[in-house]
Amino acid sequence: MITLTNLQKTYPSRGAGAPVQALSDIDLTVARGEIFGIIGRSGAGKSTLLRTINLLESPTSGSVQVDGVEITALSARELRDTRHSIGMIFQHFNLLSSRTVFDNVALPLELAGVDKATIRQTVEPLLDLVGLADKRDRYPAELSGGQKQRVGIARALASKPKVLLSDEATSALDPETTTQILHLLADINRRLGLTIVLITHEIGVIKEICHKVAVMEAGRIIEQGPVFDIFAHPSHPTTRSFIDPVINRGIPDGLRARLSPTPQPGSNPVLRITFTGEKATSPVISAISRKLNLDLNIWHGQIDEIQGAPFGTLVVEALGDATAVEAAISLLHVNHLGVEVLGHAVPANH
Ligand SMILES: Nc1ncnc2c1ncn2[C@@H]1O[C@H](COP(=O)(O)OP(=O)(O)OP(=O)(O)O)[C@@H](O)[C@H]1O
Repeated sequence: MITLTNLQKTYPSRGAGAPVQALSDIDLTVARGEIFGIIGRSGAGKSTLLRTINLLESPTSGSVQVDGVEITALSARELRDTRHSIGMIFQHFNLLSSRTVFDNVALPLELAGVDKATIRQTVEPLLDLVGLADKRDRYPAELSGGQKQRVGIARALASKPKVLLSDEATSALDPETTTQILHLLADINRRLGLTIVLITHEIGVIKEICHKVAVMEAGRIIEQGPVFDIFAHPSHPTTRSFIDPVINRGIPDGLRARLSPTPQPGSNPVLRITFTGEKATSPVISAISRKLNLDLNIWHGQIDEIQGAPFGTLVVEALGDATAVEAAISLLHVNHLGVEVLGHAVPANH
């Protein structure tokens, strides 16, 4: 549905400042009906990237295809038409304070010259969809943040877009309202088959509703793929720093102090075992422990759920001779469990 190829964006220098390379070598494909999340810290280039998809920002070079159309090659008029098929929602909602809820949602249709009866037939079901039918004649000042974002979503859907771009749409909302808005977006994605591209700096947003994720840093995509795979096996340190707080792959500080990077007299290896999908619920680990007569002292464990699939992490100290530990590691691999040696546990009184 959306293909960005070799995209570059340089903002020209302001005054004496140097030009800013905001996007470098961006290649990204969003499939139809997918919720694709882009995460990165402030200044990573997320907004610039999102805004190239509807050409609010033109790339310095590279290609932007939406639904098979190269939009960088369109005339101003063709671009206006194409933009109707790309809705957008914003962090600060961007509602008109002098218009009621109904009239805010109706605005894009009025601007497109749609007749009143059709506007009514379009807007009313949308207000139902976002749960605001009873607020149709209220003004934005009378609404909560979550309700304002519902108006923003209904307005973005009014021109029946194929793609919805979400620019930090939940960043101004409290956690509970954030969850409600994310569930609404997921519901709209399912019901209407709408492709959604969202940017966020909150990993919880990615975990909650996205199918795919791209992680950005300094204008580049440093890692991308299905959310489950990236959460299960993050390969870049920045990705890990986003994921660790929500997946808690870590170990308690007191135990971390006992970890040495190299074996010490009397130390035991500490393994982080990750198991995904159906393996998360099968008793592979106890079977290996029995088979090899290897005691596993559990330091930390957690089972989480990402995109409806179980994902578990277990940190264990392996109390056995080196051969048994080696054999356990290969058996874990054979059983398609992730395993890494975090270090060597020095005895507590060492
Ligand atoms: N209009 C502009 N002119 C010059 N530089 C810009 C412009 N807009 C953005 N930048 C710069 O480009 C880089 C990427 O900015 P961008 O807003 O895309 O990042 P972001 O990841 O969305 O950040 P945030 O989360 O803070 O919005 C930053 O260094 C920013 O200062």
